Amino acid sequence: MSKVLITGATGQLGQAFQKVAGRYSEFEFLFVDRSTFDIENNQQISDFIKNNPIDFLINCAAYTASDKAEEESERAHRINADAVKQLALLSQENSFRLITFSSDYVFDGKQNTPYLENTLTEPLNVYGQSKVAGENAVLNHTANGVVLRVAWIYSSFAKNFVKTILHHAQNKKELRVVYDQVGTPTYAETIADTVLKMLPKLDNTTPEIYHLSDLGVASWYDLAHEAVAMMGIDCNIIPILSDEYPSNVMRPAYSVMDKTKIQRDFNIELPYWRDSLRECIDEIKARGIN
Ligand SMILES: NC(=O)C1=CN([C@@H]2O[C@H](COP(=O)(O)OP(=O)(O)OC[C@H]3O[C@@H](n4cnc5c(N)ncnc54)[C@H](OP(=O)(O)O)[C@@H]3O)[C@@H](O)[C@H]2O)C=CC1
Ligand SMILES: Cc1cn([C@H]2C[C@H](O)[C@@H](COP(=O)(O)OP(=O)(O)O[C@H]3O[C@@H](C)C(=O)[C@@H](O)[C@H]3O)O2)c(=O)[nH]c1=O
Repeated sequence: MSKVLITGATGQLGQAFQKVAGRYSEFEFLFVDRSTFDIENNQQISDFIKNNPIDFLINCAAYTASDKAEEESERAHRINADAVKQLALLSQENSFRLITFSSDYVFDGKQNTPYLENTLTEPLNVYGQSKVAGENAVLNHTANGVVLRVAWIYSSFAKNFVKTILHHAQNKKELRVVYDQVGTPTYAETIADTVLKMLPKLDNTTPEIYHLSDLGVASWYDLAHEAVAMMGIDCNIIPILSDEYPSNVMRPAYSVMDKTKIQRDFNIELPYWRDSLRECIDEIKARGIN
């Protein structure tokens, strides 16, 4: 049975993997968080791997505060680039396959057609720069590592845009949300499920980048509007321009990614973003917004 180690297990995506893991009895899972597997601690992770041989490492640990990254550039690079390089080297020494995540924020957003895996990356912000450096670590230091560029993740777990909006919407009559940034909202479970379906089919002999998100296109305004409506909350969502939303970070105006490569190589069907959102909202309704 293949052994799969999942890092950053208490984060949003890590929790989604924990949720779906039961559906994949062909794998033996090991979930670790910062307390036992701090990806910045080279000695700790090296010892851990020596004591726990694995076939796959799915790295969900990351620095994801895109706004704070502008002031914490070094920390963002340490976690998203240096630590990923260390995982890449470890994967070579110990013969496991590394799967790690990057972001649609590696692009500058100036295109108006979906980005391909080989489109030049031009990040607008520190977080995006740190993710490009992490991608390069996998491309340069592994024989067959996989980078999955994902986007706009939400779920019923941890902190994310959808939950932030629902929290605010409960207490306010109106919310102002940008409509001039468009991308693809993606349910964390889509990513977890797709990755676990991909694992047995991975036969790449060179490092690869794949784009993975739900299908369709939306602005943050559309996502907020739809989430509040599905939740049945009476709150007016007002469309605004990015200039009207106080923020220290530049974000791409258009970051839709082309998913043809992953769908073709793995024969995978991806859900439409509104269908996924409905699933997530049903779960939030059942469990409450926490
Ligand atoms: N969220 C999104 O919208 C998007 C995310 N991505 C990428 O997807 C991946 C998963 O993101 P997501 O789950 O949403 O992120 P979260 O911020 O929810 O989770 C990240 C996890 O990483 C952990 N972590 C941070 N530093 C370390 C460390 N040194 N050692 C071990 N664990 C650490 C955090 O733990 P702690 O809380 O203790 O710091 C946290 O549990 C990331 O690579 C991210 O860049 C890409 C596009 C969109
Ligand atoms: C909460 C809120 C946000 N916004 C805007 C700010 C921003 O432009 C957009 C999204 O807000 P967020 O704080 O979720 O933005 P951000 O943290 O930049 O989201 C990104 O996270 C990283 C980790 C990624 O990799 C990206 O794919 C993306 O999901 O919505 C509003 O206009 N009104 C609001 O009330």
